[in-house]
Amino acid sequence: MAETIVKIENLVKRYHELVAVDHFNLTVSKGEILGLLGPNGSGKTTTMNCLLSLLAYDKGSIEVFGKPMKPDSYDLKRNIGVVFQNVAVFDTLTVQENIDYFCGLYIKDKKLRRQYVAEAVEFAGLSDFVKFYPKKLSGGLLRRLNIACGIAHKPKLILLDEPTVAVDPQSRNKILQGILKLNEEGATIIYTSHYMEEVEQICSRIVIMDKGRNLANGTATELKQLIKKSETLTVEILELTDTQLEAVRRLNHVYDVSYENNRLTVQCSGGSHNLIHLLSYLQEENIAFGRVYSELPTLNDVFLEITGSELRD
Ligand SMILES: Nc1ncnc2c1ncn2[C@@H]1O[C@H](COP(=O)(O)OP(=O)(O)OP(=O)(O)O)[C@@H](O)[C@H]1O
Repeated sequence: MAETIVKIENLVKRYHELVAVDHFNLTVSKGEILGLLGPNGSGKTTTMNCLLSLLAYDKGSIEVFGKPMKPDSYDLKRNIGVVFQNVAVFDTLTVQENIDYFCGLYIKDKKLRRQYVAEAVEFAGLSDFVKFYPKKLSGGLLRRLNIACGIAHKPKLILLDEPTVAVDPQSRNKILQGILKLNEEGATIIYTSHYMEEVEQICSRIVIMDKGRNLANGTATELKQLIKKSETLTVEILELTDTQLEAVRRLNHVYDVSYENNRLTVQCSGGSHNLIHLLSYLQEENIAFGRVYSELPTLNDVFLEITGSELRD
């Protein structure tokens, strides 16, 4: 079994009356890209800050690399890279100087540091901007600088807290590809986000978080299998009688139907070839139809079914 890199047990963090993290459990194994997916305010940042021992918590235990994590656990912290939600770089230092500064907190050997800084510049696609001051960088480049500062010292565990919020698509892709590359090179990654598409794209396992709790955990496919909905079929039809709609409702694996604005929507649970069965019925009944499409459930559907509310903002 893979080595356990992070173990959070029964974590509780209160801000006065508000329980921001509520008996939260999380285990992350070596080599994983763990996605912590939850809407704004679900407790992701608070959990990360507790994990780093930057915040005192009310209850629970946290181990990193098999050892208890404490505020002065510098031996553990030097193997952790952190990219916070808010960009934290020095305005008076250039891109190169910023990366060198953060790398220098951990890497004292000058030659090695020069190499690591050069690799981080290359990694973040900042080669054309090394002499720029942060104020001259676009939002996307600034985020990439923030990431380069967090990872230059080649940490074994990297925490990224919503690193793509408000970045352009090009920088977003660059960031996501970069995270995959860091993982390929051996880093274990915890990635918090409220963008389900991103989490699905890069994470090997996903934890769904809401109101400070760990609600579900698995690969995207496993999470989607937890819910009733397996497929939504949509067919454009000019005319459909109530009797025909009832017949569609009675097809195998169908659990909900609606017909509005010339659009038949059919929710299916399990089964295979649901679309073929539906189209065969329409053909038998000589019902003319237009555009047809089938959609698989999204992580938003999973979130909706588990919590009763939407994941999207
Ligand atoms: N310093 C604080 N004092 C009081 N309440 C706080 C504090 N920090 C966070 N909270 C509250 O704790 C809850 C969890 O916040 P947290 O920032 O951890 O969530 P999040 O999932 O990271 O959301 P976001 O993506 O918006 O940062 C929210 O209700 C938030 O308002």
